[in-house]
Amino acid sequence: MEKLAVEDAVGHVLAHDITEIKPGENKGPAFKKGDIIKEEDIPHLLDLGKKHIYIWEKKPGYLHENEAAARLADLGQGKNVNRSEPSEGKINLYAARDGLLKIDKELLFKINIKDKLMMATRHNYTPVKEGDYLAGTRIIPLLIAEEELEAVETEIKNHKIVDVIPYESKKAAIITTGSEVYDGRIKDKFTPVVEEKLSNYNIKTVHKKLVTDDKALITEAIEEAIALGVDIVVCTGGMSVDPDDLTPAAIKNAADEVITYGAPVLPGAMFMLGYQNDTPLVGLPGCVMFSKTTVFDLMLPRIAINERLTGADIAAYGHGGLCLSCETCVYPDCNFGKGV
Ligand SMILES: Nc1nc2c(c(=O)[nH]1)N[C@H]1C(S)=C(S)[C@@H](COP(=O)(O)OP(=O)(O)OC[C@H]3O[C@@H](n4cnc5c(N)ncnc54)[C@H](O)[C@@H]3O)O[C@H]1N2
Ligand code: MOO
Repeated sequence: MEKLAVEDAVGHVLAHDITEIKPGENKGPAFKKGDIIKEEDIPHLLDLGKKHIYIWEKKPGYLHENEAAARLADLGQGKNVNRSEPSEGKINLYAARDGLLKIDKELLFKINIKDKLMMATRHNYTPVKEGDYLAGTRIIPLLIAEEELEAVETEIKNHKIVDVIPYESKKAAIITTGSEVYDGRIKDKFTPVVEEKLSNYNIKTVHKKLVTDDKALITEAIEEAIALGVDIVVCTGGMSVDPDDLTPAAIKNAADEVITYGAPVLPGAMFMLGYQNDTPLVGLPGCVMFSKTTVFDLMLPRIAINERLTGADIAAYGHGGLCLSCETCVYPDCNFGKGV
C-alpha cells in the first residue's frame, strides 16, 4: 500500500473503505475499498478529514476488480441478456425478455477452474421471465494481471456463456385418444391441460381431434395434422402397456425417426418423441393430465426454441429427473430436470 495526498490520488484505487458518520442520521461507507478516486471525490474526502489515503498502486498490466468484472461479463452476456453496472466488484446478468435460459456449461467451467475468477449462474434450460436474475461474476482479489483474463478470453473466443432464447410463435395439433373419451363415456380433461401448457410457450393449438383406440385411425390423424402444416403434433392417452394402448405404434408409423419411447423422468416415464422431417411428434402419458409438473414441462420449452432433441439429450434428464410432487409446486425454481 502506498500513502498519497488526496489531490494526487485521482485515478488510483482505494485500498480500504472510508466510513462517514452523520450523527443521528447514518453511518456507512462513503467510499469503498476498490473505488477508483475521481476528481469530484476530493472535496468529499477532505470533508471526511482525509488529507491522505492509502491506495493500491495501479500497476501497468493490472486490472481493478470492476474493470475485470466487465471483461468477465463480456464473456457471459449473450443473446437477450442485460447487465448491471459493477457494484463492489460484481456484475449481474438479467434476462432482457422471456425465454429459455441456455448456459454453456463447458465455457462456464473454463472460467471457474481458473484461480481468481468466478461466474455463478442459474441452471441450464430454466424457463425465465424478463428481468430474472441469471448470473453474477467477479474476480476474487482486488486486482488481477490482465494476462490472466486474456488467457481465458482466448480459450472462450467469441462464444458467450449465458443466452436467453425466445419462444418463436408456433402452431400445434392435439390428438386425444381413448375409447372412453371418444365414446363420450367421460369428458376430455387432457386436451385443455396440453393446450394451456403449449400456450405458455407461444404455441397456439389450431387443430384438435378425438380418436378412438385404433392404430390406423391415430396414424391417419397424425398425418392429417402434419398436412395442415402444424409445427408440432401432440398425442395423448394410450401410452402404456394395455392391449388398447396403441398411440406409440401410431407415432412410430408416422415418424421417420423415433428419438425415444421412454424417458428417465418421473412423472413421465412413458413419454415418446419422434420426428416426421422436422415436425416433432409427441406422445404424452396420462400423468401429464394429472400431475402439475412432468416430463412435458422439461421437453416442451426445448421444442419451443427449435432444438431437435436426441436420445442423449433425453437420457441426460435421469439425474434430477425425479419430481418430488411438492404440495405447492415451485417449478422451475426447484431441482426437477436441472441435471442437464
Ligand atoms: N402395468 C402398468 N401400468 C401402468 C404403466 C405401466 O407401464 N405398466 N404405466 C403407468 C403410467 S407411467 C401412466 S402415466 C399411466 C397412464 O398411461 P396412458 O398414457 O397409457 O393412459 P391411459 O391408459 O390412456 O389412461 C389412463 C387414465 O387416464 C384417463 N384418461 C386418458 N385420457 C383422458 C382424457 N383425454 N380425458 C380424461 N381422462 C383421460 C383414462 O380414462 C384412465 O383412467 O399408466 C400407468 N399404468
Ligand atoms: O409415464 Mo407415467 O407417464 O411416469 O406417470
